[in-house]
Amino acid sequence: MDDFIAQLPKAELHLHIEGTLEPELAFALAEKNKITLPFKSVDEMRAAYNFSDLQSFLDLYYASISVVQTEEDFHDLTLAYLKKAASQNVRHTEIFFDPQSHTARNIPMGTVINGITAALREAQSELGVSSKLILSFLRHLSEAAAMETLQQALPFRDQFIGIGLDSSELGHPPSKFVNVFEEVRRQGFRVVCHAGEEGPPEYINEALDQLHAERIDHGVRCMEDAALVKRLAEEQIPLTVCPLSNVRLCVFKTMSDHTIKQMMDAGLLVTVNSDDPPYFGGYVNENYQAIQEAFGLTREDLVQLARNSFTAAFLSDEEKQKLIAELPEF
Ligand code: HPA
Ligand SMILES: [Zn+2]
Repeated sequence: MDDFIAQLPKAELHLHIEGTLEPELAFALAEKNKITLPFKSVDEMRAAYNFSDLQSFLDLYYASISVVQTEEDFHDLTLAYLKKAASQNVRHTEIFFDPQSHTARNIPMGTVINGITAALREAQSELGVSSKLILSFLRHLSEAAAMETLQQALPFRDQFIGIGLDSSELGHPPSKFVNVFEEVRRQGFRVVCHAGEEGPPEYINEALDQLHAERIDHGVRCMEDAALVKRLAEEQIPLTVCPLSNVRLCVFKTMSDHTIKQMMDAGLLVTVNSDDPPYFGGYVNENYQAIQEAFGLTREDLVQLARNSFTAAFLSDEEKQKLIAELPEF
């Protein structure tokens, strides 16, 4: 089955570029930029990837990204992920970036966006991986800070297609950002939102009703609200689920406790993604493998998940159909 998963064409729709920093690259950049990491070695850094909840991960994620500083660093970080994605037969990827974690360190918006998009263009021409970029606001910061970030990003508006919301979910509901997302939509960007990872089903409803999110990132806690499940199924709202992330951040105790199979059986438009791969122990194929083993998924199930990943992408119907046509038939 691992070979079948490996050769399956797929899209990855929930991936934080800052969360793709492998310890080896972190140490190389730390040395180049003369920054001291709070770890003595790559092994010691990897051993620290032991989390009790979302916040315990975010603390390390924000601290580690301090080594990424120049446009070239952002390019190298992004290209390293895209090479890995290409090796796993990812044909299309939609990548989040967190500009506020960089502008807070006095790194200009242009350095971040130009570095990332240079790598995206390279991957399109040299690796055959297409991609879109999605700016994410940090929800633990204020709505005014999100609005300022949007203004700083507008000169680069041709380089990203959508806007999302990530970081500490509990206590920071989507409703906190109603005004800025109104402006986001007025400016013509696509809207996504992390909701129902640690937060309650109500946050998913808020993301849909108040922010007009077109996709929900994670969304696993929808299963606690039957009316919401019915709505998500009827409206075929895509959910970008990240199984290894959910287990490593203790949303579910073990993979067998994950509700992804129940979500699929409920007719939800579920996709499989890696979120922050080195931190959570696997890229997209390892996520497919983990749920295949836990739930005995069939080849047909796996093809359905890959098909969903193309259906849920921000691509034209024609582009989607072309990718879907590459899937094995049943
Ligand atoms: O899964 C996540 N949830 C919230 N914020 C994040 N920032 C990186 N990954 C995540
Ligand atoms: Zn995420």
